[in-house]
Amino acid sequence: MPDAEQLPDGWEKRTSRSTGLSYYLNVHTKESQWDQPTEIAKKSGSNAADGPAEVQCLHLLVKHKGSRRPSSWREQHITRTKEEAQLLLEVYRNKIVQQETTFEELARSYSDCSSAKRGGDLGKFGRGQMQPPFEKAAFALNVGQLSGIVDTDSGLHIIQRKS
Ligand SMILES: O=C(O)CN(Cc1ccccc1)C(=O)c1nc(-c2ccccc2)[nH]c1C(=O)O
Repeated sequence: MPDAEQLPDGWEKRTSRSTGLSYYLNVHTKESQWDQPTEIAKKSGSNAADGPAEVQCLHLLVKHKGSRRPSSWREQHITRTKEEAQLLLEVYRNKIVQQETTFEELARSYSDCSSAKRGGDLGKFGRGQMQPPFEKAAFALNVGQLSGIVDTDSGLHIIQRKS
C-alpha cells in the first residue's frame, strides 16, 4: 500500500476548487486524474519513436462563457461559468468511471462539440492537428484510458482514447 503522502515522481496532489476533492496533476502533461498514481508520471512526447503517429479519441466538450466560441448545437448562447463546466464534467466523468452509462451516450447528449452526433468520436488524428493541451492529453493516454479534465480555448474536455 503506497504511503498516502509519498507520490511517484512527476505527480502533485491538488484540491479541486469546485468540489474540494483531491486530485493528482501530472506536472509533465498537465493532465489530472482522481486516482492516486502508483507509477512515475508519463512525459508527453518523450520520444517520437515510442509515441503513436496518430490516435483515435472520443471527447466530451463542455463550453463556458470564456470559451472562444460560447455557442453550440445545444445552446445558442452559453453562459455557464468555467467552474460550473468543471463541475458538470466531474459528474459526467464519475458516471463513466462508475459504469452508470457510456462515454458515447453522455457525449451524444451533453457535448457542446459538433462531434456529439457521433458519440464524441473525432476519428484518427496526428500531432499538430489539435490544440496543444488536447493533443498532449490525447497522446499521453493508453488505449481505453479516460483523461482527466483538459482545458483548451474551446472549453473543458474529457477524452477517451479508442486506438
Ligand atoms: O474554438 C473555436 O473558436 C470554435 N471551435 C472550433 C471548432 C468549431 C467547429 C467545428 C470544429 C472546431 C469550437 O468551439 C470547437 N472546438 C472543438 C474541438 C476542440 C478540441 C478537440 C475537438 C473539437 N469543437 C468545437 C465545436 O464548436 O464543435
